[in-house]
Amino acid sequence: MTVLDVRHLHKSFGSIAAVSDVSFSIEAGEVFTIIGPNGAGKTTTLEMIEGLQTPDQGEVTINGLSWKQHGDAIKQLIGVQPQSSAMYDLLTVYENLDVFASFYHKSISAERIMELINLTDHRNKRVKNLSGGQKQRLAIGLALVNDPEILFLDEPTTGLDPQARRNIWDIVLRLKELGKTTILTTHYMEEADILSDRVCIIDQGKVIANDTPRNLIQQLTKEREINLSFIQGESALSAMIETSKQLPAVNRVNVEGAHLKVWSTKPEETLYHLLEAISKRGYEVDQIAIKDMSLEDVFISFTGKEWRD
Ligand SMILES: Nc1ncnc2c1ncn2[C@@H]1O[C@H](COP(=O)(O)OP(=O)(O)OP(=O)(O)O)[C@@H](O)[C@H]1O
Repeated sequence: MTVLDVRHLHKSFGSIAAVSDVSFSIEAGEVFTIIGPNGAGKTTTLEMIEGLQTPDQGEVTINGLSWKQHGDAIKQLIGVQPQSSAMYDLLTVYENLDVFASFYHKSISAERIMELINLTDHRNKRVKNLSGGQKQRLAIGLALVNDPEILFLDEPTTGLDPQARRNIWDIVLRLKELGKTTILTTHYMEEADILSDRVCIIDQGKVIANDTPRNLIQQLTKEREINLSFIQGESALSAMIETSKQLPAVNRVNVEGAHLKVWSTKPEETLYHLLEAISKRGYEVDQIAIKDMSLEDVFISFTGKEWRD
C-alpha cells in the first residue's frame, strides 16, 4: 500500500530552483532514505511533504489525503522529529512527552514511548542534563506521541558517536517491526545501507536514483578492483604492471604503495589469468582481494561528488 505519493514537486527561492520535478512514492512499512550533497534540496523536499512549505507546483498525498484539503487529518498521521531547540530544557523526559502529547487528539502513553526509545531509566532527568544521544532518542519519542503511521527523521544521528548512533538504528528497526513507515535523511552512508529498504539520491533538486541499496550497487558499472601485493615486493610489482595491462577485460592498472590495483570488467576471469602469470614468473602473492562496491561508490558514481562523512 502506498502511504506517501510525491508528484512533480517544484520549489524555487528567487532564482534558485531548490527542488525541480521531484517524484517518488513510499510503501507502508518502508524505511526510505533521502541522501544527497549539500544544498541538493533534501530539506526543502521534506518540508513540503511535512506541510511546512508550499510547493510552487506538484502534489503531496499522504494516505490519499492532500495538505490543502485535509491538513488536520494528515497531522494525525505523521510524526516529525523536532529540533532539539523545540524541547523544554528544564522539564524532564517524562514531562516533555506529556506536554507534546497534549497537542494531539490521539497519543500513546509516555511509559510506552520511553520503553521504545530506551529512556525509562532517565524519565526524571531534565533535558538539559541528557547526553546528545539521549536527546536525539527523546526527539524520536516526541515524534511518536500521536502514534503516527509515518515518521520523519531528519539526520537523527548527526554528531553522535558510533555507539549512540547504533542505539538510534535499533529504535528505527524496532519501529519498522511495529509497521511504521520512516523517511530518513542522513550523512552516513553505512546508516543508509543498514537501515533503508530504499535509498533516494537527490542532486541539484532532482531525483537521480531511487532503489534498494543492493540494486543501486548492482547498477554500477560491473568494473571491480583487484588488489594484490607480493612476497617479493617491489621487483614483482614492477614486473607485473605491464603483464596485467595486457590481460583481457582489464581497463586500468595502478600502483599504490606496495599494492597493484587492477580494474577489470570480468574480475574473476582476470584474477585467474593474473595468478597464472604471477606463478609463471615465479612470484608469490602476499595479499589479494576483490573490492566490494559500496553505497558510497554508488553516490560518487551518480553525483560525481565525494561523500562527506
Ligand atoms: N528559505 C530559503 N531561501 C533561499 N534559498 C533557500 C531557502 N531554503 C533553501 N534554499 C536553497 O535551496 C537549495 C536547496 O536547499 P536544501 O536546504 O533543501 O538542501 P539540502 O539538500 O537539505 O542541503 P543540506 O544537506 O546542506 O542540508 C540550496 O541552494 C539552498 O541554499
